[in-house]
Amino acid sequence: MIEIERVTKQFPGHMAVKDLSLTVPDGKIFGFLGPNGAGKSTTIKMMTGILPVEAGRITVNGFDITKDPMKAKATIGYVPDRSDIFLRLKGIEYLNFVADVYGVPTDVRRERIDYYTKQFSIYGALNDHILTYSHGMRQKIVVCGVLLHDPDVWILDEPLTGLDPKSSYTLKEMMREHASKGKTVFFSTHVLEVVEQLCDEVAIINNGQLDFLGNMADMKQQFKEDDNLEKVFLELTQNG
Ligand SMILES: Nc1ncnc2c1ncn2[C@@H]1O[C@H](COP(=O)(O)OP(=O)(O)OP(=O)(O)O)[C@@H](O)[C@H]1O
Repeated sequence: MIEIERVTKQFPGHMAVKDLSLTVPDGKIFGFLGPNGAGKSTTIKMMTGILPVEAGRITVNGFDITKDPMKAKATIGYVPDRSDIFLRLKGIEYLNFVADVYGVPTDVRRERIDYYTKQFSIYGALNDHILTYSHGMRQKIVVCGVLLHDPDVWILDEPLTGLDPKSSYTLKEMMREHASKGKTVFFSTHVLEVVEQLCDEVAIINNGQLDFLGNMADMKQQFKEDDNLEKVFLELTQNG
């Protein structure tokens, strides 16, 4: 479970997140939807401890990300929106590095690396440098790295962007399976269709503020009734 309580983020001259509160329950796929620049990545960076929480409080599985960052982070698997990391490493070196950081035993890591890289069709590229990978392949190696230590809480920033249809399907199935085990799956997107396909619950953020929180049926109803949300809906469908 993730609890965000009255969180605000002010950049010089710009308020990116304003007094945001929401609870991400276990056992559900939770979509964080909003147009470009809405504040999704900024919120996620605070949830994962990359940006400091200056006002408000965030807890992940009961651990305060500010006061207890190591315990909170140990439960998180985070896929950032950009996957241009460790470009000089080979795919296998990157995965072994991640496994070392999280203390994944050798036999378990070997089995998981084989399994996940085959699922995402990058097994054959593990001995190539990440620099030579396409955007989609970089995204996939990061996802494999996240899955290696079997984290309870998945926080995925635009995880499907750049994935081919088969890998996108595979990741969506994995998200469903993880949620069905009673674990936490939180992901951001600016594509309304993805949320409609996948989510049990959705939060809509716009201009740094929460515009909607609820299930899919409620969301569709509110789009019809609320002028402000209707504008967000139009923006999302145009961008999608
Ligand atoms: N380091 C920063 N300094 C100043 N402003 C920033 C910084 N990072 C983000 N912003 C601004 O904060 C706002 C929210 O950005 P954020 O990246 O959180 O949006 P987003 O919803 O993830 O958008 P996208 O879908 O385009 O990734 C934007 O107006 C952005 O320009």
